[in-house]
Amino acid sequence: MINGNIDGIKKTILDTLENLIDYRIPKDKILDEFVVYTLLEVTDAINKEVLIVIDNSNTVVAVGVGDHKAATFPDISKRIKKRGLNGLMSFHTHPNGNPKLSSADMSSLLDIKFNLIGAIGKNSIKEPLINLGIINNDEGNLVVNEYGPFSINKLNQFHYSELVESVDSFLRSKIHVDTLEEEKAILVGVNTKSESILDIENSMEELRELTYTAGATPIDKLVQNKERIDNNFYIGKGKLEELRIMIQNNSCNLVICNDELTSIQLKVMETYLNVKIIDRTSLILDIFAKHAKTSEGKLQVELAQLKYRLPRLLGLGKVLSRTGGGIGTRGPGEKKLETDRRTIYKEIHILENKIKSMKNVRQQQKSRRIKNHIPVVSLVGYTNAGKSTLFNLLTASNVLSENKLFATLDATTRKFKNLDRELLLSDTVGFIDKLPHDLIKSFESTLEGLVDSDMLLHVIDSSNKNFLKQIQLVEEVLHSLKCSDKKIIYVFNKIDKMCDDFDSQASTIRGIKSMISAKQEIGVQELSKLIHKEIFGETIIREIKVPYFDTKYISSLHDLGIVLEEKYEEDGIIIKIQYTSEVEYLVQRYIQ
Ligand SMILES: Nc1nc2c(ncn2[C@@H]2O[C@H](COP(=O)(O)OP(=O)(O)OP(=O)(O)O)[C@@H](O)[C@H]2O)c(=O)[nH]1
Ligand SMILES: [Mg+2]
Repeated sequence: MINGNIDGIKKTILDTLENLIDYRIPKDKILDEFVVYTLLEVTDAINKEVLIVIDNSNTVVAVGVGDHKAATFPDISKRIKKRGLNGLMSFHTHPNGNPKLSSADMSSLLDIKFNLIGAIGKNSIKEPLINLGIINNDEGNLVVNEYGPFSINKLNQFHYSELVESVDSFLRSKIHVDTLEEEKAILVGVNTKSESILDIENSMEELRELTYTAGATPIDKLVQNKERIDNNFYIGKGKLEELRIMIQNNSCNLVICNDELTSIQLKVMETYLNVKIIDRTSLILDIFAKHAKTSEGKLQVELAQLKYRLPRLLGLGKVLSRTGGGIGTRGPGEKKLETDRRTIYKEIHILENKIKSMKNVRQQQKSRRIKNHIPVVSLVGYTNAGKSTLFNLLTASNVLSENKLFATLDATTRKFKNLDRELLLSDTVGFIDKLPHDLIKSFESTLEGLVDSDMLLHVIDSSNKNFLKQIQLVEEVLHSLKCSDKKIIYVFNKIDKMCDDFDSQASTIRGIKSMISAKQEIGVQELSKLIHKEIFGETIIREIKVPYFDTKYISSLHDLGIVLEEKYEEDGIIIKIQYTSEVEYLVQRYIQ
């Protein structure tokens, strides 16, 4: 795939570029003639910058048209490391022929942390000339040193590895990395005493967790008590001034608001504070963008992001586009987020169609499953409750489980044996307070699996003192997904570190309960039995006597897998069977 805007470029040219992907440059060279001349030839033809990215095995891993912005490089952004250089080299052409690095080149080198960056131009007799940029540690400050211009031969004799290694080890020392890329945030909330489930203190605490999960550092917080959220100033004009001073005193570059903001609120705050403003929704979307793994999950997040952006294009202002990175700018797969209204409408339409066709595929899988009669059990619960940990334990698989919010975004379903009976277990996205409505809608197609579940395991984090409120919220979401009448087991997880007051709080929950620690593997056997009992009914053990002539019946008991013992007597076989009420009608025949 060629990155960037390729509209209007002839197919033959695109093919030439495409050809470069996976091309391996000889080990002892930085660049070879084939690559350089191909890039120059294409540049001449289209009069635009053309660029390639080369990995540490000297293979061309990406090709693009246009500038270097990380966001246009789906495959590259994944490789950007939190520390150190990313092990990649990038070269691009300058259509004007001058190989001198531009300030944009230098800033993308610093942003993306390539091992080195090179600009390819030409001299007066059309021979290639190449300049290199390498990050240098100048007494703690990162600067770009420029080398060249080189001919291809001279370039390949240039010893750069020591320069690169020295800056790489410097970058790995944490303090400097932090000052380079840290997003320092002030968290802002309004205490409206409204019907929100979590009180303001817990809600702000959750916002702090979300901020960490998104990769920024919460520095301080500011809460305004107010009857209603201010339509223009969110926290009110006076408080905004207080916030401005707080930002200055702490050298922060980000404000994260605890509610979803309107376009006007975003714009007013940004204009007034001149830092990036992120609201709770876009923070969650950002985390979702980072965590979506399956193609359907990615499409759903992208759709939700576009729907979020559409009414806010005015508000998502200068600072966001100026910063060109960090929270609020990431798309799933690091696709550049659109800013043009018409394109967004088009994209939304395309995405909705794609998701619909995936839904059809799932529908077919579902009907196959129904034919096979395998019961489906789904894990639901607040984010971080331990659903994936339990999923892994029950199915002995390895789904990402992390002490981060929204580690799981895509519903994962696995077949597993629960006490000798096959079941399908689904792990799902965690819920959270003020989960944006559009987001639930976007995830409906993944979550609609819940409606088809035979039973839900509502996993609860017993170590969280707010677990009752979390239960309440999960039940509200289940209700909105039309799942509240499902059979539910309340699985109180993390009993190895249950919060104070757990017993009295948990006793207020009515229903089938199970106490476990998925991490310490406590109570899991009992849970398996409970699942079995709730799905298949109580297990009954009986002895029946079947006459010898009814061999067909005997073999059908074996087929059901319920025979424990057989004793042969004169007038028949005494068979000890273990069965659940769902097959009662089949074993009725010889029960006295
Ligand atoms: N102490 C303790 N920690 C647990 C237990 N079960 C899970 N955890 C931890 O809780 C954190 C969250 O676990 P996950 O399984 O990722 O939670 P989840 O519900 O899947 O979270 P999302 O996918 O984000 O919704 C991880 O750090 C787990 O190790 C437990 O029984 N006891
Ligand atoms: Mg999970």
